[in-house]
Amino acid sequence: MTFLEKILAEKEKEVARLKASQLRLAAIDRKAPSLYETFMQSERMSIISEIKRASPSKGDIRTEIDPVHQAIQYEEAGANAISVLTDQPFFKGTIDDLKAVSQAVKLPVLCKDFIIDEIQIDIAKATGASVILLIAAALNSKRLKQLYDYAQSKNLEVLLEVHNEEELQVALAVGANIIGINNRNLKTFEVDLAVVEHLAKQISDPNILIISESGIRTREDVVRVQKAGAKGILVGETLMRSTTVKEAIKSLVGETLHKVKICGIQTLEAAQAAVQAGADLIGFVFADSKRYIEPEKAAMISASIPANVQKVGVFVNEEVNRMQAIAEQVGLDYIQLHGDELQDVIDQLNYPVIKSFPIQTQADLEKINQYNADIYLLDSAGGPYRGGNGISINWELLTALSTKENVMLAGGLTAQNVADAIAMVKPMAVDVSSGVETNGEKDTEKMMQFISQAKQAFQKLEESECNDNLYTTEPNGSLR
Ligand SMILES: O=C(O)c1ccccc1N[C@@H]1O[C@H](COP(=O)(O)O)[C@@H](O)[C@H]1O
Repeated sequence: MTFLEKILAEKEKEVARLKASQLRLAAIDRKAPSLYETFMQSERMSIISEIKRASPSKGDIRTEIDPVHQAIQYEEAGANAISVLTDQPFFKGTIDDLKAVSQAVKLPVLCKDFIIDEIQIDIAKATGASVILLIAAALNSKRLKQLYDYAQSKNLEVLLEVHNEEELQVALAVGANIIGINNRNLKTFEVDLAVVEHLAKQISDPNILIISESGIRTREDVVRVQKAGAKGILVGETLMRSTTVKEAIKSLVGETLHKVKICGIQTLEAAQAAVQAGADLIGFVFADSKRYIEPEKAAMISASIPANVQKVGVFVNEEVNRMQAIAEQVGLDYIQLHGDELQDVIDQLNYPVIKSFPIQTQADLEKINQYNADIYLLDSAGGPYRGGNGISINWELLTALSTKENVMLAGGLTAQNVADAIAMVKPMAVDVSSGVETNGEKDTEKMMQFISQAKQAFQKLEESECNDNLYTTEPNGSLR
């Protein structure tokens, strides 16, 4: 008997029990966005993040997990749908997991089970699922079509899963608009991403949404299945084992948490060159500096910058009303306070705040604890201006920081030293002004080199963090 046959034999018994129990279903009134529409419209890879306590191939993964907590983490991290395994005997899931999750999140929720009967579809619907899984390998084509139509009549979307050419032909004949290509063979549990590469080529209709399922662990895997034609991925084990779900999801979908800011922009050409080079944030200095820019000019430049590049206004001990007025005029996303401002200034501002801290000693680092800002910017002390002096901090001091989550590192960074700085300090972002200039003007080549070096170093950091979190040791010393 194959694993699939064993599972299906159990499902027959389960369905018989359900029918005998004459259970009465009180449906949950839950409205979720369409999985098909959201995935098709998204410009980046979409992700269905799965709640999977255990599996027949891997045994226990995280049986003690609180599914609601996990689902909320997925949602907050940017997942596009949540899958909940409801099979009990082989995956240690329950229908109550699905019910609890669908009440806790706004995303589409997939009932992941081995569905062989309408009664399971009724239960999925009643417990809040908006999508069900139908597995071509588990049903003959006639039954597959009946269950597909039944699910649609209940306003459920269907993820129709295939693993080989024959199953794909059946899925196409059924008229499935969401096809899941499972890289795992359900009879042998062998996993191979070549499966999606092979089958996706045979789906010529651009209106069919292809989801790649199983065996996706790294960003490289995601790039590979995306090239094959997948617009979505379904990931369970990798996320269940991760201790930093947010980083894991962002890294898989290619949305880096790490950012590069180019500060002291004074011309339209420099702004456009920074954007072209891949800057995530650009800064305008409205303080005493050789890089001062008139708000009117900054507003003109800002209007030409794409919305995904955030605009920062740098101020030193400025009046709150003036900062707010300039922020509005220029269309700023952040106000950077680079002087002696106290928390009350941050509290009065209606904009997210980057608060800078000049760091010379360990004691300077502790001042951060007196503030509540959106981002903590660590810069060097000394020099003619309050910032932008091209002087580096002693990075060794910063390794003692308790959190790196919203820390931006600045001070004397250049294309030559930024990779070392990132590896040592592990900040969330880096900020540069002098290091990308020649004769006091922004230098396109230097900006390109700086951003490229910083992004490569951040990528390395993300990969090593992902691996650290995946392969943490169990209490008995073995690797998970
Ligand atoms: O860049 C400026 O001229 C400036 C002036 C006053 C306050 C802050 C300023 N810039 C900030 O300084 C650091 C980095 O500078 P550098 O790379 O060492 O030149 C950065 O946080 C800028 O935002």
